[in-house]
Amino acid sequence: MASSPPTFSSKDAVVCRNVGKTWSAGTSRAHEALRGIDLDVKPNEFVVFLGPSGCGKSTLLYLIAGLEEATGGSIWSFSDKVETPSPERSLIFQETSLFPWLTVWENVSFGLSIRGASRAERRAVAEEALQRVGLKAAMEKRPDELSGGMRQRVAVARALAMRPKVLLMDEPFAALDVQTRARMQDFLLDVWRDSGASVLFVTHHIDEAVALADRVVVFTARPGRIKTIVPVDLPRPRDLFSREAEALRIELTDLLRDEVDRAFAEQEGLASVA
Ligand SMILES: Nc1ncnc2c1ncn2[C@@H]1O[C@H](COP(=O)(O)OP(=O)(O)OP(=O)(O)O)[C@@H](O)[C@H]1O
Repeated sequence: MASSPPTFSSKDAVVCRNVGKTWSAGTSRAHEALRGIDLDVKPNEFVVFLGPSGCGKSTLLYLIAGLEEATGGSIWSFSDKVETPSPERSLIFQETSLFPWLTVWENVSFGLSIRGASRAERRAVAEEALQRVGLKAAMEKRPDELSGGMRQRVAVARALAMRPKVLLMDEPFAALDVQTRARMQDFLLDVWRDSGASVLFVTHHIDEAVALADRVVVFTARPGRIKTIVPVDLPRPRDLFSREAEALRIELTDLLRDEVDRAFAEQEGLASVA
């Protein structure tokens, strides 16, 4: 679908207008996860979602991916209304699910086989994607021969093989140790620059937001609303020990503190009712 409302540029990678999501599961009470989300993401922008646990960050990614349907408002991507998943919007999770019986390159090119590409085409695309994540030498290996960090790089290569315009990343490095996570952040910044894609990245870690973001979207406690959007004016490559980086960490910590307290209070209330 190519129609676009006049309120935003058709070049915007993602546009959310008054987006809400209320979960209703069976007979249990309706559960409002997100309310009134307005967000515009530019092509090749790196946007980080930061907020307390349960504020709807993952939910918003799934809505933008087209895996779940918003119950209010609408979402657009490059002037297409988001209604279903699209290879233009790839989602990467915390725990990579690679097929253990396929080689690395077969995993990377799996989405292309669904599109009907030949084996030779798939192999060529996988080789290029693996080259970009520095894992060409591991093409013929099986996933269980790789470390956790390498498996996440394969997941990124698999996403890149579909040539997405938007990469949606849900705490992709949360399961990795601190040193590997720092390496993966540098790696992701290189891939992001080369690919031209926009990245929407969910994290709990303020340090990760400071390292990666062009803008940080700070969410309120549930129902998640956008509390504020903080532009990050630090030059790249970033000196994460600079006074400016430290000032940003303090600003983000202050913004989050009340929301984390509210989220805790709510979770304690729910626990005492249960
Ligand atoms: N499939 C679902 N069905 C019902 N409720 C859901 C579903 N997925 C999420 N929720 C609820 O929606 C709210 C937001 O969840 P979500 O996972 O999006 O938050 P989050 O900010 O990503 O949390 P975290 O940081 O802990 O991962 C939570 O209260 C959660 O229980």
